[in-house]
Amino acid sequence: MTQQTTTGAALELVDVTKSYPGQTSPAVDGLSLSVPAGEMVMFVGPSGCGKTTSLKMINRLIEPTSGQLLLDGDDITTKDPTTLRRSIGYVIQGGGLMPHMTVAENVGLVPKLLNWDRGRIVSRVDELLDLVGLDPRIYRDRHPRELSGGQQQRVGVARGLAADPPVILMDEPFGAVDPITRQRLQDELMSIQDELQKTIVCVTHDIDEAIKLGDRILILDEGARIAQYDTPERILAAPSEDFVADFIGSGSTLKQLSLLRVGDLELTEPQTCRIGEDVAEVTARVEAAGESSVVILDERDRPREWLFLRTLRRHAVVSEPTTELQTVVDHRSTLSDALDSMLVSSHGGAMVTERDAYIGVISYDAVTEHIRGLREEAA
Ligand SMILES: Nc1ncnc2c1ncn2[C@@H]1O[C@H](COP(=O)(O)OP(=O)(O)OP(=O)(O)O)[C@@H](O)[C@H]1O
Repeated sequence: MTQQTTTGAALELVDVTKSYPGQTSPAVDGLSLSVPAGEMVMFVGPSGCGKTTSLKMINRLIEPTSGQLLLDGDDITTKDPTTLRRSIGYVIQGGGLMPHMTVAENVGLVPKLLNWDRGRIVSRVDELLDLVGLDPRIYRDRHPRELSGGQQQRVGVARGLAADPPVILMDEPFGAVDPITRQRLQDELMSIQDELQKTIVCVTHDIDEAIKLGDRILILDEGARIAQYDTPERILAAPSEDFVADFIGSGSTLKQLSLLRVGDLELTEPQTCRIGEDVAEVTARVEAAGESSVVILDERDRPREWLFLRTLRRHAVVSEPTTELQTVVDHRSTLSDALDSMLVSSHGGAMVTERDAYIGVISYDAVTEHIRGLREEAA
């Protein structure tokens, strides 16, 4: 069960302006915005529109020229910037880790600055590494160069969460990793957010990422003018102006697939079998059910392979699969990500898991059927 306690704080920007020296017009011109506690807001907009400047003014990495910032009603514009930055998590592209520090030292950086005692830091670091899917026993003493890009990014997320800040700022957090890792990191962030309900402000250049992750999306134009600030559903269904429609681009039906989860569709349940079972018995069972393929599960109910009977019959007993698993999606994955996985499947579908355990398969047909429904609705 996920707990539903909001640990985030409400954030308010009131008429915030930033003029850089020598600029003819402000980079951010009077931005006012309310972010409700526990929501994830995605900042998108064309290059140079002021996304990063707006984000960095929230933790005063950039000092606003004028305007106010309120955190749960408290004016933070007058607070000591160093203290403020310790109470706001910050996650950047690539993780931004200190290369000479171990993973544990990187994650424990802010708690150490806050003078937490050693024991508390150690247990917090392990807890966070677990949360971001890195086994602390394996990773805590490694250095960043001994990690993959995706792992470094996970450590960056853990570091942002370390001191349990109410607000977390993210600047293109998954911009530096390959598409598959990116999808996985996004899914992980969503499940962490389900649990922690932080207030997250995230800059991205990827509208699909914004649709997938955001409770709300802020679409900015030049000078950080708000073109639209709304839920992804409403932005897709009713772009407020041509600029927004152009920015979302074509294919908004397909983009809606980023809003739906695999678990929202009905799954089918082909026959399953276990490693070590007698192939003749399995074949008889599958054929009796009128099917031609079977899902192989391991002793912990994890799906290991989805095989056609003709392939299964090459052995007398169901053997340990040798191929790397490609077509598994979590029930909370978006339909759009699931479609990506299905494209590499010869079964026209993907195996679905919940907490790593197999719960059924989603078929390509079910997704296309759903798209047809969305199109009819739109028409
Ligand atoms: N330190 C600076 N000095 C002067 N001008 C700056 C500075 N930083 C940013 N700018 C200008 O302010 C405007 C907004 O920049 P900002 O980085 O906030 O945009 P952005 O929307 O995040 O862009 P991108 O998507 O390309 O990262 C741009 O015109 C940029 O050239």
